[in-house]
Amino acid sequence: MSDSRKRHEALLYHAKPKPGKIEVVPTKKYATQHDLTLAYSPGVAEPCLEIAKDKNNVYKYTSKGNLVAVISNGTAVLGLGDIGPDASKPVMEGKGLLFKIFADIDVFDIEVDATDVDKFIETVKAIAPTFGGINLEDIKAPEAFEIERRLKEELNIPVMHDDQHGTAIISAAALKNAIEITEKDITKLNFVVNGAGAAAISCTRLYLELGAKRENIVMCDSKGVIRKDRDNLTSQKAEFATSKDLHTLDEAMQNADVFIGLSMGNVVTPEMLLSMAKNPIVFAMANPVPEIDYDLAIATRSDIIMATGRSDHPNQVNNVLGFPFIFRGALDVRATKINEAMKLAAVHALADLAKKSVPEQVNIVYDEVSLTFGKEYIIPKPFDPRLIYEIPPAIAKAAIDSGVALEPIEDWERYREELMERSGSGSKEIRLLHNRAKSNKKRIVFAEADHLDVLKAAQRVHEERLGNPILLGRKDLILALKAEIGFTGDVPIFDPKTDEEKERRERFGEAYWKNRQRKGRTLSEAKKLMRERNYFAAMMVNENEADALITGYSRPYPTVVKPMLELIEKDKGISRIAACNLMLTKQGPIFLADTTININPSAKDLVKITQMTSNLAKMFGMKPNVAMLSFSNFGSSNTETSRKIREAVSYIHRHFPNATVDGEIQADFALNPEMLAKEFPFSKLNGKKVNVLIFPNLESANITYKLLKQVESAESIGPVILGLSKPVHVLQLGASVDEMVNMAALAAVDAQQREKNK
Ligand SMILES: NC(=O)C1=CN([C@@H]2O[C@H](COP(=O)(O)OP(=O)(O)OC[C@H]3O[C@@H](n4cnc5c(N)ncnc54)[C@H](OP(=O)(O)O)[C@@H]3O)[C@@H](O)[C@H]2O)C=CC1
Ligand SMILES: CC(=O)C(=O)O
Ligand SMILES: [Mg+2]
Repeated sequence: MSDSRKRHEALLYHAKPKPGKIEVVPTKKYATQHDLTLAYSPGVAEPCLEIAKDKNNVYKYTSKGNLVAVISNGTAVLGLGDIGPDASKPVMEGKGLLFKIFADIDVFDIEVDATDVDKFIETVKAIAPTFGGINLEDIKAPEAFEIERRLKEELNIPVMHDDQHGTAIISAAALKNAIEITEKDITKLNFVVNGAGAAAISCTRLYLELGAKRENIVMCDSKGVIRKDRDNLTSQKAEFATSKDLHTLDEAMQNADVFIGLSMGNVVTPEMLLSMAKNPIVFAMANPVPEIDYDLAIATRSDIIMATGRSDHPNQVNNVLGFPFIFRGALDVRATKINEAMKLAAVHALADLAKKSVPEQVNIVYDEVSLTFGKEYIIPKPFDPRLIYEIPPAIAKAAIDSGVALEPIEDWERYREELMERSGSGSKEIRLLHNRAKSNKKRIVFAEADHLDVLKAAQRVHEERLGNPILLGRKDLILALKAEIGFTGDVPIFDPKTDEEKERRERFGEAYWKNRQRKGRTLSEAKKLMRERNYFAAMMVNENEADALITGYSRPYPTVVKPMLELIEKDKGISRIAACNLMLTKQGPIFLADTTININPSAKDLVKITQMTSNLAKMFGMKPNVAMLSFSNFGSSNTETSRKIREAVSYIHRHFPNATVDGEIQADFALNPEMLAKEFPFSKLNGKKVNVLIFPNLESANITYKLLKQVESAESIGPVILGLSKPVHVLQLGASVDEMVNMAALAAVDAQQREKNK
């Protein structure tokens, strides 16, 4: 895209449809007169009086605890310089947006017309009661240092100058990892820091804490190298003044191992890069234009580890990875400060996260096949959903341990759950499922492990400890793919076609033949069939060499279900299997059946489907409330389908009077308790939240589940096969990595449940 086009697009984005990027949204009901008597006068007086009695109550009755002020005077806006408070507002609104989307923190952006240090401090102090935390932004050095120091001293809420400490934390985490990749020793590295402002000084101080040596650092400002013999140095610049006989950036760069740019755009040349030591680390962090263009740097040196502050290149070293999560952790324990211990905890948590395998959704957002720790991935990506539950706990813990937390966390598991919920990071049901899978790890065969996405799913199952994967497929291919995606776990790999597996094929073949010899299979045919991965995998489960099976990614559903039915017995009392999808909707989880197997189930089939689906809901820890759906309500029409549903309902009412099942009923009545109570107060579903929907036929069930997936973007687990005697689960063709991981967790829990019921 041309520069003028980019400019136009950026302006349009900010102007339309509404000017700006954030707004205030009420969080309480305001629909009726009664609501307003609570929200405003007279009801509002009650919390006022409670707070007047005890100031701490402000956290209980107002949004203070989750509200951060992003405050600037516009004196160092990005690398644009002193452009004033009005012109800084888009950046401050942007920070507000990032606080909200990444950490669910609300922000008022405040642009202050005050360059005088005292006036600025007084302003911030005067408005501080509104906020749970203060994020100072884009205030130039040296004023920024005093402003932050005094506000920290004088306020009892966390105050952080983002450009100093946010940047320091992120760049220190990236630096730690880059150094690890180059296998160098931080104590011996020569640093050039270009810029001696708020960001540069604080970053360099933190690198010292990581082990960098002051004598190995050369810092430059707009006048060149900061030498001890220079006049009028600020105390911060004097901290890093060198006695080396160096004058220019050009000279300083010779043989440097690390370049840290926190100055302005395009001040580093390719020649300077070429003069650096082997495997140089270059963080050109000026925004929006880095000290040297990313592509130019990469083209100049192939041995470079290169990072910028921008999102359009690998290795974005930008404080966006820090401030949302640092404040989240600090607010959640009501920390009075953001101290060194909290900062270091954040550095290590961020650096460690970059080494863990990356969730598929991050690969998708960044259009990558597989992000793995290395030169082009030294630091997590801002859209990594794990940041919200990995970083704030580390910060909260450090705050507690260092004695600055007024409300320490006691239940860490619950805290992580809350963090996940804030970000909408997976639903509660999925997390519950994953936790249960972890509690008793099962052996899960992935029958198509030589497909990249299947292998990625197996990797997550292994690394998130959801189960012990067994990989089936071409060994050489699996090993190559494993190396590509950084799947280093030592997991068993079987290729059913090779001589290595002859013994198993023979054994499985015989066992299979014993069951099928009177159904037209010969022994040699049976043994030959075991070369086929789905037969081999199913027999592993039958012969107790695995606990559960996941397959179906690469082949159409019916062609995989068929052999499964041939190989795996049905559950006792089941004549037909069925399938169910768990949809994670905005209204909560809902089980839908039968979504993929029985085209036109009879009344008897519907009874069985209802029972099997109810059992699945119980496996998820839910009490099933079942609506048997139709276009008709309790006898309002008399077609063949509505009669069939009535017959099924009546059978269930007679034989299972305690089950919460009713129908036939239309979907809107089933899902709207008020409508149901008004029209059909006699229904067993009255006062219940319906969470199981049984459909009259495959068409209606299948259409509904696919519509919900597409239109509502509802996450789905399934189709889950119901009625087999083993935890064997067939995926939809081309299922996503997340869907496979969830299915594997479900298969594991299914296996646990069967073990318990034995
Ligand atoms: N990637 C990230 O997350 C972040 C990036 N930054 C970037 O860092 C830069 C500085 O920000 P900040 O510290 O807040 O601002 P400050 O105004 O506090 O500091 C700017 C510093 O840059 C120096 N400088 C200006 N021009 C040059 C030059 N040609 N060569 C060497 N040094 C120069 C100034 O020198 P002097 O002291 O002589 O005036 C000053 O020391 C900006 O580009 C900003 O976008 C900042 C925070 C976060
Ligand atoms: C990223 C940031 O805060 C800056 O460039 O100022
Ligand atoms: Mg900034």
